[in-house]
Amino acid sequence: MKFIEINIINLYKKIIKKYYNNESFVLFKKPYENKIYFYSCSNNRKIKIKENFFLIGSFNHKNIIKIYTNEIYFIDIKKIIFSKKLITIPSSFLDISFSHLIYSYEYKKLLKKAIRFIKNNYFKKIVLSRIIKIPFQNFYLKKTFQKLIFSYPNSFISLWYDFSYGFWIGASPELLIKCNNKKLKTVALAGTISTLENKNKWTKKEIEEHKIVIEYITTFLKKYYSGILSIGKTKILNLGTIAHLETPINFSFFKKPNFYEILENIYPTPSICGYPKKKSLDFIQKYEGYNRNFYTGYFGPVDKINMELYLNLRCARIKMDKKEINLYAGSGITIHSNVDQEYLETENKIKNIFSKFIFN
Ligand SMILES: C=C(O[C@H]1C=CC=C(C(=O)O)[C@@H]1O)C(=O)O
Repeated sequence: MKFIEINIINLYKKIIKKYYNNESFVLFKKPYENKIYFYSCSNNRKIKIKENFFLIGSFNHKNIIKIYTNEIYFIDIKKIIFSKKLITIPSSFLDISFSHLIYSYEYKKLLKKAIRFIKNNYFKKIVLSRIIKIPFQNFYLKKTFQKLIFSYPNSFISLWYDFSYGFWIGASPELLIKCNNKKLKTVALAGTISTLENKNKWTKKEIEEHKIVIEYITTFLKKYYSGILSIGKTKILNLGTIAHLETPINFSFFKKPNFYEILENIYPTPSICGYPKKKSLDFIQKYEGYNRNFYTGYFGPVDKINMELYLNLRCARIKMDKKEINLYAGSGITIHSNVDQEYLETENKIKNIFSKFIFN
């Protein structure tokens, strides 16, 4: 596979060409790296290198997109001169006004119902979510992408387009799996606080919901695979106005596993679905009341020996034709949850990403 460095002007030319040809593409930057990669499909080319692609899966597993690429282009972000204006522009969110975060009576009712189910021992944890639709006049995808890169160096920044599903943009803090040969890396990421209100005040609730994810992942690995498990120290991941608990988990397999089989079985984890899996998934499908689509799905680059997938969180779907942005956020509900606080958590997560979106 060829890696080709290009400059930003040529990259934008390529993107525009792809878009007008209705061809899929993705731009992404991995956490803590300085490169933006560009994968794109070509409708014309008959020979596709089947081993290199960007995989995108929806939450319900029904929609799978593979962006096969014959060349991988990249740009070095150290060579991009970000405009000062972009960095210092105050949050567009302030202009858009809080009125868009419509009070959702229905969502609070759903949270209450989930807590009732937990109290009746139906499940231990469930991650519920909601969608917010915001109309726009002028939305700047390019500047927003750059702003996300600049604002969240510890996240997986992505912008992808597919003719059937439109544009999706986001800054996800959560690695699902990174597999290479006999090694697997993952994280348990769950438990959120607002850094504006509670400076490092982690309660029983966040610690509990985080523990459920660690237990789920480690039990899964030990049950199905032989190898050496190592659980790292729990850290705090800061993302602007919110912070999460994050625990790295590594596994060395004695025998090279099938990565697709791992994906199939580990997903969806209790950081986006719940525990036990089947019961929480059924509840989501029955009561959440909207289609999550690619939100809480997974995505990332795959080749012959590597699979590096992230969960699609802190993301938005941009409907260019309708001039509407769909934003998504959820939170983990446990026995210790408080309805108003869970509601506020989804609001904070939405504000956190939306505040980086650039309009007029
Ligand atoms: C489901 C989301 O977050 C998950 C990932 C990290 C922390 C979470 C939490 O604290 O609830 C969620 O499990 C979301 O951001 O929409």
